[in-house]
Amino acid sequence: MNVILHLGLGSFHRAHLAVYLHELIQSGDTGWQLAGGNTRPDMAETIAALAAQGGAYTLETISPAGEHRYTRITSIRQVIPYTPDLAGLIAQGASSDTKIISFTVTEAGYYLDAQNRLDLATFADLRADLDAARAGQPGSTIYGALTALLRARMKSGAGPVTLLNCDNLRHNGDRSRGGLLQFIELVGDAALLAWVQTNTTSPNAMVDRITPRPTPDVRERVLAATGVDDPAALMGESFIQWVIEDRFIAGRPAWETVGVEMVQSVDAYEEAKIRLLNATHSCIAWAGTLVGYLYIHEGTHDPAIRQMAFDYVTDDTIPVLDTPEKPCPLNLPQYRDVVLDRFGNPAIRDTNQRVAMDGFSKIPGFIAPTIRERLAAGATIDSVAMLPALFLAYLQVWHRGGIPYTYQDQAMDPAVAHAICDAADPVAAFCADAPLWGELAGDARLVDAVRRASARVTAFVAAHPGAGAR
Ligand SMILES: NC(=O)c1ccc[n+]([C@@H]2O[C@H](COP(=O)([O-])OP(=O)(O)OC[C@H]3O[C@@H](n4cnc5c(N)ncnc54)[C@H](O)[C@@H]3O)[C@@H](O)[C@H]2O)c1
Ligand SMILES: OC[C@@H](O)C(O)[C@H](O)CO
Repeated sequence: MNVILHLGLGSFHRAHLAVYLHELIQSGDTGWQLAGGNTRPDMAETIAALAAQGGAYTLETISPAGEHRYTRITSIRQVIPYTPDLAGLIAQGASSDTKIISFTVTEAGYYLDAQNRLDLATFADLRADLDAARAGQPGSTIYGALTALLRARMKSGAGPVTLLNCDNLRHNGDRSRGGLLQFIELVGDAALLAWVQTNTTSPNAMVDRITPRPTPDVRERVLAATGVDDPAALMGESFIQWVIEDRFIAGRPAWETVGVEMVQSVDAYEEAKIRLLNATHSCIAWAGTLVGYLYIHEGTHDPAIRQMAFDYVTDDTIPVLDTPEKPCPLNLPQYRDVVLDRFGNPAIRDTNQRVAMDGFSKIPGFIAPTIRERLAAGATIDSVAMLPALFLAYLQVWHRGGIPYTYQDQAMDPAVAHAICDAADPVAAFCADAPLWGELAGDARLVDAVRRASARVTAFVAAHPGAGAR
């Protein structure tokens, strides 16, 4: 039996990779199965519920037309409980059955700066993992965990393995591989470094399916529809897409038979996804929160917010992704319209809280590249500048304690964020922040555009009925 070991048993993995593998198994191709667990002690209740159900759970999907479907997903055959020494994950990673180690640890879980270097100065958990790895111990970050797993695998002689990143990260395979190799180099384990370089591959992949955080009513609907009371039930949109570069060093499931697109280069797909979907999603979440909406579909149906999202994509993003020198193979206007339709599906009830999170990773990852490329082309950035201006306004509300939910941001240093908001000129302080902007930090063209956009954001908030109360 071939095993895919997945690190990060969050909602998305269970609505995406696990579903494609489930479909393959259902089609009669039973050569692969999943094992998985978390590298941190979170989601304890869900993990325990999954373990109690032998890894099975019910997925509810909802189409734009409102059609509900319920599927018992059974491709996860082993749920590995969290222990600080990661013993279960390491044992599975060192097994010759394991041919792929996949992971979803969020955009903020890679700790890379604008130059793709590990940002040790900012992230204490990365420094702690480095110390642990030097002492031969595993850690909780993806790098600390993979180093421990791959060290054990090298020793066990279990052979090559593919490292498959399933997070929304540009060049996700290449960049997480770069981070891992730097990490092992800093640990000073030359033998492991050489082994990983020769015995692993890291395909880039674009992943897509909106998967909200499961709420209690999902479990209730699943019970009503199937008769099964499933504490690990979850919900996602009916849309699903996965595009992967076909570079698997130790074999792979025949995923192409269940709709996965295996390609040479994922570049065009990931740029479209990150800029037209993820950045636009954040825009709608930040803007919606500012005027009192809780859900993504509410902001998507608000004409002013929809227009901001539409203009960002149309004016500033499509022109840098589809140029005469490098025509985009995808129909980007159509992609934009499909994305806005998906966001507008009221049955999904995806929260602004989930999508607004991690702005300090999403500005550099999803938004700054468009600003950089527009400026390099001598073009205006007024439409894209609305996104950082919305995030700054959002941050100012957070600073005053006015966000109606907990704002989660792994890459944010709260002291830095409060200082930006307290500055005499918050726009200048925000645009000078190097982790957000890299070499663009302090650029006068950025500051001017965000200042103009901030005035438009103020007018947008003021124009919304009831906004003054927030
Ligand atoms: N939910 C979606 O709609 C969706 C769609 C496409 C891609 N994704 C990708 O999947 C990621 C996870 O989304 P989710 O909905 O499963 O979230 P989730 O909160 O359900 O799960 C997050 C997972 O990441 C792990 N994790 C978080 N921070 C970590 C860190 N610093 N180091 C190690 N592990 C860490 C957690 O243990 C957990 O397993 C997203 O950030 C995104 O990159 C999500
Ligand atoms: O933009 C937020 C993401 O989690 C999004 O839901 C996902 O990337 C859709 O595939």
